[in-house]
Amino acid sequence: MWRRATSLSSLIFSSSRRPLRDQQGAYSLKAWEFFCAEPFKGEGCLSKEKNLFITFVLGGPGSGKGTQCAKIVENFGYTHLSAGELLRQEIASNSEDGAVILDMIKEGKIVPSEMTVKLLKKEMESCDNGKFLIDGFPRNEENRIAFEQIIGAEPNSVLFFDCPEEEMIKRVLNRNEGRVDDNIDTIRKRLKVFAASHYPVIEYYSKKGKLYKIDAIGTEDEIFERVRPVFAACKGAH
Ligand SMILES: Nc1ncnc2c1ncn2[C@@H]1O[C@H](COP(=O)(O)OP(=O)(O)OP(=O)(O)O)[C@@H](O)[C@H]1O
Ligand SMILES: Nc1ccn([C@@H]2O[C@H](COP(=O)(O)O)[C@@H](O)[C@H]2O)c(=O)n1
Ligand SMILES: [Mg+2]
Repeated sequence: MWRRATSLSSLIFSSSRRPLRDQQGAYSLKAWEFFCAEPFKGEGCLSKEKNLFITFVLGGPGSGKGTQCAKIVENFGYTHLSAGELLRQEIASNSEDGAVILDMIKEGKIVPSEMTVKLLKKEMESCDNGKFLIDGFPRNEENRIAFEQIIGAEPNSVLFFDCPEEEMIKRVLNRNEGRVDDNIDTIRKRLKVFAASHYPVIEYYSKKGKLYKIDAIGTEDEIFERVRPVFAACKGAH
């Protein structure tokens, strides 16, 4: 089941911003319960130590994940963790893992999950905020399962920025941030990897009713107005 972000805009809030039970249809109540569900708390896991509220932010290369995450942080007080950015920082640290990661990023390949989740875990543990936007992760089923096992938590919601390939290519080629993977050869490889690996992840969260598919075509502000209702629904609950 794909959730459409815009359908949440019909939620009616009381002064405490809780949806009014008697004015809501079953759908809205379900949305509220889902957003505000207690985080998963397994033995010895990060979520046992602090209340976590996690949103995974997915989409192809250049679909606008980082751009929209910055707006969500500004408006809703999340901590943004970009898996790609953490991997690039690891490269810059000249660690042993960094050398392996660089080779994989140049080829547009997915780094072994253990390395990526280790970096995410370190950031999550050192952060006072429990509200995380995890951008560019999970890229495949291996990433997803490793996160569940190592962090001991599931996302509360998942955003998927749906963008046509030609638009993603155009955006990445115009990005101009000096990334080693922002060239046409690597972009084509990244798009192939994305096409081959993202679907099972999307499908998994869709079946769990956690997926919000966002049309990623339009201006940055137009897209954010599609994202806003997803987060506005639970503002004040944390
Ligand atoms: N709606 C938009 N319209 C046009 N350009 C955009 C839009 N959103 C973002 N951009 C630009 O497109 C480029 C890619 O955006 P962004 O870095 O947010 O994508 P991303 O999904 O994080 O990509 P990656 O997976 O490669 O990190 C950036 O230069 C950004 O400024
Ligand atoms: N879960 C992930 C995320 C990223 N990578 C590698 O980093 C590259 C850049 O990622 P962006 O999200 O910043 O586009 C990506 O192409 C992968 O090589 C990864 O392995 N696993
Ligand atoms: Mg990005």
